[in-house]
Amino acid sequence: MMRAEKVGLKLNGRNILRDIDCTVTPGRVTVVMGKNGAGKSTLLQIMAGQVTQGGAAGAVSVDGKAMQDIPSAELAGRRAVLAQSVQLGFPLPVAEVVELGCYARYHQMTARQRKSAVAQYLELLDITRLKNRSFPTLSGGEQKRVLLAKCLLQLDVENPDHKNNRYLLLDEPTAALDLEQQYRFVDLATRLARERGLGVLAVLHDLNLAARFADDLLFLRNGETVAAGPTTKVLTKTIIQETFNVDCLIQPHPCFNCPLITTLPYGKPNIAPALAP
Ligand SMILES: Nc1ncnc2c1ncn2[C@@H]1O[C@H](COP(=O)(O)OP(=O)(O)OP(=O)(O)O)[C@@H](O)[C@H]1O
Repeated sequence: MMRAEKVGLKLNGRNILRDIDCTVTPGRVTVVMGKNGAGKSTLLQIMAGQVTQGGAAGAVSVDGKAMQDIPSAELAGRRAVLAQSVQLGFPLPVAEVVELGCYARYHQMTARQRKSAVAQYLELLDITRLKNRSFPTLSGGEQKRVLLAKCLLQLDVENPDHKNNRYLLLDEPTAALDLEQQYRFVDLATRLARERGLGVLAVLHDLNLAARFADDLLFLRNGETVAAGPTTKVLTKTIIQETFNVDCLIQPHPCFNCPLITTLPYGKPNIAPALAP
């Protein structure tokens, strides 16, 4: 289990994040939600071990071990992070971007093994056709898939013989994706959790994607926890109102075994009476 306990961050006297507990469990998908500026990315960065400046509080552990005590090469094999945006300063081909996922194990792998691993993960993400393209020339959605391939290679998810749990941290993974790719991406992350036992933590903005795929939810507002727990318990009208300041209607989804949420911004009363909350 990856666990953040009472984590916080204070910058220039302002609490960006305060007293947050967050758990990522192998085999489960945890989704963090909240308005812009709520502190979601900051939490993800803290859980990734990427916040090292003063002002940080609390503790993060990975399977009972304090994160700061885990050597960086080992940590790279245990958790991978898909950042919200990535700027590559030089035009690396896609295959080389994916190969960066081997970095922590570079000298344990032959060039042939690295090449074969890159081919395997390009195939898993269905992007083999992009392998010789220059990364900066790809669309935002294509770049996201390349970077996910790199993360999955870093975690070596196709290898079933791992003794350690592995965690995938995704910051707004669906932001640049079209509708089909959003569902495919989240579906893949969920399958990786179910079938390979990965612990997945994802920041999402779409309530219905979260309702469908999240096992657990953490709602943040102004750097503080509004609610946390299993999706079936915390995905309520009151908590959505408190987090996003919008009214909503929650109904059984007509196609899937999950709720369907229709958000109703305040001040827009033109709702059919039958649907009025
Ligand atoms: N280095 C920094 N210096 C000052 N303020 C910062 C810094 N990094 C983040 N913040 C502030 O912390 C708050 C939380 O930022 P964060 O990126 O975690 O929000 P978020 O919930 O991920 O938002 P979004 O949905 O817009 O991505 C914001 O108000 C942001 O301006």
